Amino acid sequence: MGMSALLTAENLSFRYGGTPVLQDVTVRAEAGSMLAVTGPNGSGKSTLLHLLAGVERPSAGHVSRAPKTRVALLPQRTGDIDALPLTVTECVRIGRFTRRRLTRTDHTAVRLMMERLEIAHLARRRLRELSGGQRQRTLLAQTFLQEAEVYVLDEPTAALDAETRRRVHDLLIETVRDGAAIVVASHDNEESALASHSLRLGPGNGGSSTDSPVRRAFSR
Ligand SMILES: Nc1ncnc2c1ncn2[C@@H]1O[C@H](COP(=O)(O)OP(=O)(O)OP(=O)(O)O)[C@@H](O)[C@H]1O
Repeated sequence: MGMSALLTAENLSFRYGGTPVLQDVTVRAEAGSMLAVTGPNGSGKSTLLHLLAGVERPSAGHVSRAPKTRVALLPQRTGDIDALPLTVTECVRIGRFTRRRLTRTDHTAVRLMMERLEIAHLARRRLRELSGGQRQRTLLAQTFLQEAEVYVLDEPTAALDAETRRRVHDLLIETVRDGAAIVVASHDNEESALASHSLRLGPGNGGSSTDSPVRRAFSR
């Protein structure tokens, strides 16, 4: 009895110019599951997540989604958005961007998520006036409001204090329980231990084009 794969990536390879970053990586994101992507700096975690979310195209292999599957991406770096004159609330509301007009329910969801991630008091602040952790909370709120089937999260708690990290971990657990799939890149062992599966990417090629990354997929 197989679980339903919301997102399938088969035999993905990716190179920047001549440098291979990923070779022959296969990933399935199943409903109600969480996949942790681990590996050292430069091993290709962000690259893999970008391929899964469709913001980059693989050099070989392909990514497919089940019908009506929405993918929400929390990128590790989002410098551009800070240049916009957005307040915290406006940024969080973007999570409901697919709505033509926000309903009372949407506004309530925005408010509750802001309370949950403790950014309600920052509602009118501009993004560029936030600390790193406050900014990360804002982007997490925006991401989790998307009601996606698949959440692709790049080091979601790296900038967070211990208490907020716990809150986000609770959110991850709830999201999986609600039937979504999560793919999370992380250096935090506690975080990857929440996952039902993990994929370890090998040491990066670090500018050399000789070795291909070692991959190891296993279930806990
Ligand atoms: N735009 C780019 N052009 C060329 N090379 C790049 C580019 N972006 C990333 N790379 C290289 O691709 C490799 C994989 O980078 P990636 O960001 O996917 O690693 P990562 O595992 O997410 O690292 P970290 O743990 O540091 O976040 C690295 O060697 C990196 O230097």
